[in-house]
Amino acid sequence: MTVEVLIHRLDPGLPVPAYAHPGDAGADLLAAEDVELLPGERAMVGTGIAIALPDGYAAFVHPRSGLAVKHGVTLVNAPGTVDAGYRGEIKVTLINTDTKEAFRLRRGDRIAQLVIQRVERASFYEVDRLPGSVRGAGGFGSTGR
Ligand SMILES: O=c1ccn([C@H]2C[C@H](O)[C@@H](COP(=O)(O)OP(=O)(O)OP(=O)(O)O)O2)c(=O)[nH]1
Ligand SMILES: [Mg+2]
Repeated sequence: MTVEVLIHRLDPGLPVPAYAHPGDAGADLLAAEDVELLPGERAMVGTGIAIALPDGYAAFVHPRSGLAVKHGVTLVNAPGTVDAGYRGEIKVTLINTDTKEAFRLRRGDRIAQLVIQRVERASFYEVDRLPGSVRGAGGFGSTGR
């Protein structure tokens, strides 16, 4: 099942995002600029694209596991949420968690991946007391390690 997403290239010198393999959930997002991330540094990196999603969908910017494992480079806000009504440039909030090595990325490098998903919107009904549950208020490690 595919959903049609309108895409506008703010930077026509870069290809549109693509799925690397059939069945991939994420289409790779490219860096529109050269950036050097010093150890511990973060940066908001442009992708050169803007999209229009149908109502009822959102796009989520996820890290690439290869960058995370090999270089300690991930997203500050993983996953980033792109709202259906957002028409600006999709940006990627990279952070270099490595304590020693700088990370250099070049324009055109694949820096993150965009996952398109259906999303529900809720109607919030305020009540004085919530229905009971087995978990109750236990969380944050309440089940042990
Ligand atoms: O990784 C991201 C996260 C967000 N956005 C864009 C699309 C999204 O629709 C908009 C707002 O994102 P969000 O709601 O997460 O940020 P906010 O801090 O709540 O800003 P706002 O007050 O504009 O909603 O920023 C990106 O391009 N990349
Ligand atoms: Mg917001």
